[in-house]
Amino acid sequence: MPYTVSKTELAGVLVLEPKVFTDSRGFFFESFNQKDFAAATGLDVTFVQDNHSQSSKGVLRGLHYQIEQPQGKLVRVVRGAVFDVSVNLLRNHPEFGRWAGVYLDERNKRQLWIPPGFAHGFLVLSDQADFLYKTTDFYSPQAERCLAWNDPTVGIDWPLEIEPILTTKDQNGASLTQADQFPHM
Ligand SMILES: Cc1cn([C@H]2C[C@H](O)[C@@H](COP(=O)(O)OP(=O)(O)O[C@H]3O[C@@H](C)C(=O)[C@@H](O)[C@H]3O)O2)c(=O)[nH]c1=O
Repeated sequence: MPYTVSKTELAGVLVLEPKVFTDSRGFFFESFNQKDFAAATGLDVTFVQDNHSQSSKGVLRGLHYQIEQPQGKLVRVVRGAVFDVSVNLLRNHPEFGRWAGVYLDERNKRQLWIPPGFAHGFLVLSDQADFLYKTTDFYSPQAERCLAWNDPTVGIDWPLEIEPILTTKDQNGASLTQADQFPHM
């Protein structure tokens, strides 16, 4: 199996580690293979968009989700290191409001699957980070919402050294009590 899959603290949020081939030239790995992804996760999803963001140290993006066209995301880091966080927003789910944090970096080549119905964000730990991700639905600015990165009820333990660098949108995220809730998918 080209991917090794492991669970996180949250049901449905999965870490995938690809098989990496190294030789004297460097390395090679399949960063995405639909058949292997389906076999490893048991999920039948179609990705429709690929995104790439670059951020400097201390930048925190998130926690984002879309109310319509909720997106499943397969995320990874190709340069640098981040602390990546998912928050369960599934109505009446025993894990509603709970979070999972995973370190992703260019060396471990971990990928994280975040299902639709979860808020997502990350903190950049390296000088620069290039963050790549696939999404199962299209970006919709009207549908996008932001859950506060520092909501006390969620209580994410970010590995912060200084105050994070945030957009105005991300400084004004909603509290968990105001956040939208998703039917189980
Ligand atoms: C996310 C996104 C943004 N944009 C545009 C809108 C805006 O002008 C510019 C920057 O957008 P943002 O500030 O929302 O980018 P960013 O804060 O990086 O947003 C992303 O954050 C992470 C945590 C996620 O989980 C993603 O789903 C996405 O919400 O890029 C697109 O054209 N397509 C997209 O898919």
